[in-house]
Amino acid sequence: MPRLVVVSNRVADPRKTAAGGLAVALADVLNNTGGLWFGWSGKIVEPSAGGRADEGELRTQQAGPVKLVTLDLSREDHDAYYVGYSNGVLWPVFHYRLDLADFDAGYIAGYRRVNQLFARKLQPLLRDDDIIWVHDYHLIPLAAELRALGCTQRIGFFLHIPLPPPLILAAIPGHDWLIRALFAYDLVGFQSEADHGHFCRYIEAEARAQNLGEGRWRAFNRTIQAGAFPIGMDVEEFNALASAPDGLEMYERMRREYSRRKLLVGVDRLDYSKGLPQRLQAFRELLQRYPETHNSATLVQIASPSREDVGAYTDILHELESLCGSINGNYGELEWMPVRYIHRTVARSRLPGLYRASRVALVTPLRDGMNLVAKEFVASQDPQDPGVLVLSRFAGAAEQLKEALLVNPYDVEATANAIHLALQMPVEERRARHQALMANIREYDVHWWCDSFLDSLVKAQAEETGTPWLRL
Ligand SMILES: O=P(O)(O)OC[C@H]1O[C@H](O[C@H]2O[C@H](CO)[C@@H](O)[C@H](O)[C@H]2O)[C@H](O)[C@@H](O)[C@@H]1O
Ligand SMILES: O=c1ccn([C@@H]2O[C@H](COP(=O)(O)OP(=O)(O)O)[C@@H](O)[C@H]2O)c(=O)[nH]1
Repeated sequence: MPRLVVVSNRVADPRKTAAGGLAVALADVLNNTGGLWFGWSGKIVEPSAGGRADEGELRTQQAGPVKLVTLDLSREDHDAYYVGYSNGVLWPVFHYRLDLADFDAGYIAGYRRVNQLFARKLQPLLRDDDIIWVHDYHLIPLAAELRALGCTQRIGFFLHIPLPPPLILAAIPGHDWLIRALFAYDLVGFQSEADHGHFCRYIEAEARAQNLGEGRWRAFNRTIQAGAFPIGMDVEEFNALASAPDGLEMYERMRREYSRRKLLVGVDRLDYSKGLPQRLQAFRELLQRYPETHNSATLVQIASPSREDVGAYTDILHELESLCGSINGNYGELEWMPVRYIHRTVARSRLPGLYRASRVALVTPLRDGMNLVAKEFVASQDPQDPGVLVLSRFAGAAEQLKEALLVNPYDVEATANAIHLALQMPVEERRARHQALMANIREYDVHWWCDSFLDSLVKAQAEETGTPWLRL
């Protein structure tokens, strides 16, 4: 059996819980398959007086069936690769936010340097028959760097975030270099058919790629396979969390506390892509339009701290604090606060109880690769008395979860009306929608995601095996 080698910027101990869908999903996958997980340790090393930082030293740890191998980054590399290029250029542009992109020409060198460092450190650890699965926008050129070092293993890439239409992508200086780097992989996977469609249009128009049919493309002297592989959740693992003491305790506590009120819930990293200000505006509109919601609806919004060293994230924090304050100030009463805003990461073990006690989940990103919270909320519900998912049509999850109440998060009034509909929805309709959603979540779970991606990767035959990769 070939060994699975997963490479991602963020690495988490699969025996512990983490915030962020990528770490959660990969931990689920690797707990099942075993293998090696390689990435950044999350630590930054400062240079010693006058010298260079001691980056790149590998740390190895066995975590159940998974060998974790991580390396530290120097401050300079971290700032250019993670804060600068990954989260200051690629993240905003891929989420359609050209206005927030910081096209500082210096970032790309750090991005390349760290990808080269990853390749140099990983290559000696590899076996000839390994299957290598690289994740996300931080590591787009990794396969090209590995190929340049002579690696001939099968390498797949999965993009966890959206891929925008060609003309938005083309705004990135060096976009052609970036997309060319994807041709060093054997398989390139996206979250949705929409993202996959954007990729096909881009490579046809900008790279003159030849469409060989059945998802195969030829350009830059290479043949690759591309397709949509929507990520799923581990339903069984989540159910086990729900019935563990932490999960049950949370459920009972929330039910007791909100026995007289309907609970609405939002769980997100504090990220401008998640549409949090628009969501709070919609909630304020609900209170304004439907006075019967006063004293009877409470929104618990968890916003877990994220990427606080990127400027745009500080702005959103202030905007959100001020919105919550003004809603509570204007509508709150001595015995009722409309919004409970929690700027902290809540342990994953407590989320199923919180979801189950809630009548409505607000998952209203302006853009999102997938959004696993939407799936987790549905999976946590009591099938006899389930809550309602209000879901942005711009989340990858909306391609699959069609029985949710789909909204345009930019349309604050329509979103407020949808929330009202959700609060009023009769139990028969809630059950029917939940049943259909649950069938989809079960069928396309994290095991389906992993198996279908890896099956396609194994089948993706690089036609011209042995052709040298032309350096970037
Ligand atoms: O690692 P961070 O910078 O702290 O950020 C956390 C993760 O955020 C993004 O998650 C995405 O992946 C999810 C699972 O596929 C998906 O549901 C969600 O829509 C995406 O936003 C990011 O892509 C990861 O690399 C980060 O680790
Ligand atoms: O306080 C929090 C916030 C989020 N999460 C988890 O982090 C993941 C978020 O993934 P999602 O795909 O929704 O968005 P991302 O943060 O990856 O963009 C989900 O599994 C959540 O359960 C968590 O455990 N605690």
